[in-house]
Amino acid sequence: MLRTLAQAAAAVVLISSAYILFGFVYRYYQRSLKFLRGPSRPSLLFGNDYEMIHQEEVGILETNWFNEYGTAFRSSSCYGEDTLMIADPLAIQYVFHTSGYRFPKGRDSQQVTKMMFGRGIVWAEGEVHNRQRKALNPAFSASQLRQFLDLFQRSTSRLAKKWKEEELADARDSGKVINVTHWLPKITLDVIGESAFGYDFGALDGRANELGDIFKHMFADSRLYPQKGLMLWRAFRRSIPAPIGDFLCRFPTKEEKRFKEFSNASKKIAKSVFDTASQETNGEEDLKGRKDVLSVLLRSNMTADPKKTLDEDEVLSQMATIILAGHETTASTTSWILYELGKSIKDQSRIYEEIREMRDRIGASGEPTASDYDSMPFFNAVIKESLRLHPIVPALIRQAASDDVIPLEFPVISESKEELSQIPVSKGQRVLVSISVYNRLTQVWGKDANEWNPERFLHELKRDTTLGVYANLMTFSAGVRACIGWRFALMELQAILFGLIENFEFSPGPEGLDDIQRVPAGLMIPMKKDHWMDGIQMPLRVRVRD
Ligand code: HEM
Repeated sequence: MLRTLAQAAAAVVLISSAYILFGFVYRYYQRSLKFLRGPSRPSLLFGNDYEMIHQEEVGILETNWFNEYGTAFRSSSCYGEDTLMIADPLAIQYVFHTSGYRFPKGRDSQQVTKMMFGRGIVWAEGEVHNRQRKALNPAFSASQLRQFLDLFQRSTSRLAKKWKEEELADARDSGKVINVTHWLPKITLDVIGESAFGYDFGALDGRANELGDIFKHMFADSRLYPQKGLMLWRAFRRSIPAPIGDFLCRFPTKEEKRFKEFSNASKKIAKSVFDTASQETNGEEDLKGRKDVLSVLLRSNMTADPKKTLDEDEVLSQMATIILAGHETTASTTSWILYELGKSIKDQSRIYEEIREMRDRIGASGEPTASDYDSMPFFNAVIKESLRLHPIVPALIRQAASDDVIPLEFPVISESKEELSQIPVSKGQRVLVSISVYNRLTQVWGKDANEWNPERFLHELKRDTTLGVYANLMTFSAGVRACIGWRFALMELQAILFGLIENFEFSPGPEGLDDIQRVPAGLMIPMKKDHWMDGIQMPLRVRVRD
């Protein structure tokens, strides 16, 4: 028996090695992007992947390459595979808007998202994605979201009260350094729980919850600076036939077990919420006119219409997805807004002036409406500029579903010194879309694209190519699978920012903010240089306004 097992194991190792070697040689000679320029590969096995994934801050290396080779170039990935890197507006528009589902997500992204969320909207492709998105869309309409404004405002007031009573009780005048990333995910988690599912996580009140513990350091523990073996394993898994690669995902690595833990814990909560709601609902009639996330999911689960139905596993997967996508993202973005305002006291005062004017208009006990927020020009310019400079999803990977030709707005020079205004790609070609580089392209945003300058959003910028769902940014992605929650996020950002700046002044602590880094851990997370073990960090001096 043991001998048979050993023989089987040896056969698996032998076949895998032969497969890798064959793939390696085949890919090297069949490289489809040979005609494009790009950085030399420092390692035959890892290509440029290792240096890219292990860089200290998001996007530094890519930015240098984009500066050298233009807005589209070739880089090398593990096992000799070529990746097309793009930040060109027309190319991005083509891949995300024009092509619909012709550039699905990379296999590795899909494998990881399935581990985290199951068969939900982030994982699904094509027809399945279309059906799931149609089911969820009504819960994210502008009119539906306006109903949550009061919740966003109440939650911000609770946070402000906590800071005043707990953190700043003895330091009202001098202020105190607070790690804002400790608090912000608590408020956004409570908000997403209540708004989407009528569920109280009690995070702000410090109630112990399994999810809070899992979230803590989840991305840093599982995605930050993977070991070489893990990188090779992931690249191998994505390059073998899908059924085998997907089967291998049943044996997650140590790092991926964190994702599984999240998936199990969030689906456990989702199941209890969903079961209770199902028992309390008497058929579809009961849900008429209700468009909150839980109601639309219940309705999709009950309907017999095959174009709209979601099975129970799909429903629980959407709930797990929305819990994570709906809170960590907004919390991180808020911390980057406060970081920028902490560095620019002048801009903070300018926002505060706008807030005071609004307060004078609505009265001491009033709360701004959605259009009140939208009517504050500099306030919104600050949000846009933060989203531009700090896209928390810094890159997206896509794969051509068929042979295709990607057009370019800014032609690039090929290896043979020809000017190229389009790039032919073969089926299966990996395409990395650098959001962080596009958002800072000088051709699009002007010479000061790398600088903090909210003013740029106060003037109408003329563009040849429009992109994305908001402010011509790629931060919420674009096209058929752009962020479904972007309006929700925006309104929540507005309410939190208004409430916090009205009550507090933010500035750098004694150690300054120069050590805060934009660490590449799947999501772009703020950490302190040489203190990564402390997890996500954004320490700011917070002082109660007089
Ligand atoms: C500042 C906050 C946010 C940012 C920057 C952001 C960014 C993004 C990006 C870049 C994607 C595309 C991911 C991909 O294609 O792999 C995405 C997708 C998604 N986001 Fe957001 N997001 C934010 C807030 C939210 C919120 C508040 C929710 C829910 C309440 C949400 C729910 C989703 C969902 C469900 C998807 C998948 C959409 C699909 O594939 O059709 N996001 N988001």
